[in-house]
Amino acid sequence: MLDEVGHWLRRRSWNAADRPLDQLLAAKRRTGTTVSVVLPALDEEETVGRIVSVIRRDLSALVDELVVMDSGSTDRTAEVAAAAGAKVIHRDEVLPRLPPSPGKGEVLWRSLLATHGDVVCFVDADLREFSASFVSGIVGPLLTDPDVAFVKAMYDRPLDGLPAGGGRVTELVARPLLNLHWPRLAGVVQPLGGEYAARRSLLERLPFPVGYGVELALLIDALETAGLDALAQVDVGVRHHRHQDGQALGRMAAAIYATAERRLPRGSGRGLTPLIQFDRDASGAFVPRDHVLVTEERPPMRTVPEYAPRGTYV
Ligand SMILES: O=c1ccn([C@@H]2O[C@H](COP(=O)(O)OP(=O)(O)O[C@H]3O[C@H](CO)[C@@H](O)[C@H](O)[C@H]3O)[C@@H](O)[C@H]2O)c(=O)[nH]1
Ligand SMILES: O=C(O)[C@H](O)COP(=O)(O)O
Repeated sequence: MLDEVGHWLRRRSWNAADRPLDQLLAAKRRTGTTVSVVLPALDEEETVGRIVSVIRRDLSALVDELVVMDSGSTDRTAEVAAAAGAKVIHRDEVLPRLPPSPGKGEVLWRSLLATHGDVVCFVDADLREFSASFVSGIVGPLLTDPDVAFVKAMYDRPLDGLPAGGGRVTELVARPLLNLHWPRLAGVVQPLGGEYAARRSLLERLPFPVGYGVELALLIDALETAGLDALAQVDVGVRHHRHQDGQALGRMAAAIYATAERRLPRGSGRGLTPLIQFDRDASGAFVPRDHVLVTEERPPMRTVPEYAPRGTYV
């Protein structure tokens, strides 16, 4: 692991419990910072209502604006979200001169025009067993620490009975890509997670891929724009969400790979780095574990002197 990553993990990884709500409210009053929460939603009628209700019930003093960005739902997402107390904005209503592209990144991008908070907090609308600490945990450092500009949530992701088996695209595509090409981001536990908060002053300067590449892009571009010390992560426990099938995840993986590829010329990859994965230790904290990646390649056998006596094969 890069020394810089170890240093960052010690300085910029927190737990949601580190900043109680009254401390956040005091910081919000002192600094006058306003907070917008945005839920991108495509056919999430089953889950969006409860998420909105919990935020309204537990965080009414922290959250100034709660918006569900409807990404073209054909179910009752908009009605359910509005009934629970969110402001619902359809993607077609924002910037009507520009027909919207399909995809999650598109509605996140449009949400910057539709909202006004100094801090913008994105939360997926398909979360189950949602708790308010998903929002307060990641908004917290932005209220209390002026040097922090971008905060990701980190959590366990249960899958098929495995307590932390989820995040398949994260583990198979995003983490290896980041370790190889942006090793300064190797300490981020959940690089693709949909729960993150950032200062508007940063987000408004970054490009947004319209699809599922948006999280990887924002992370890489935030690093390049604001520097590693402006990034942070907060442990909010366990995340339950709707799991997509293998083919859908294949399309997501392709979008993420394409997003990385566009940025590769700017990547600071060193070609051979350890892969850092995360486990929880006995105290419950996330700990990084280095795994050596053997990426060496053997030359074509016909170039090996010991092989030469074989002569030529046709
Ligand atoms: O065209 C779309 C697709 C999705 N969504 C919403 O975006 C959120 C996340 O989408 P989902 O399909 O549940 O993504 P995951 O399979 O959970 O993918 C993970 O990885 C993605 C790629 O980084 C991230 O965008 C997700 O937040 C993250 O949870 C949900 O509220 C969706 O309703 C839209 O608004 N529009
Ligand atoms: O973030 C990811 O890696 C993908 O959304 C897949 O998540 P899952 O394995 O938890 O379904």
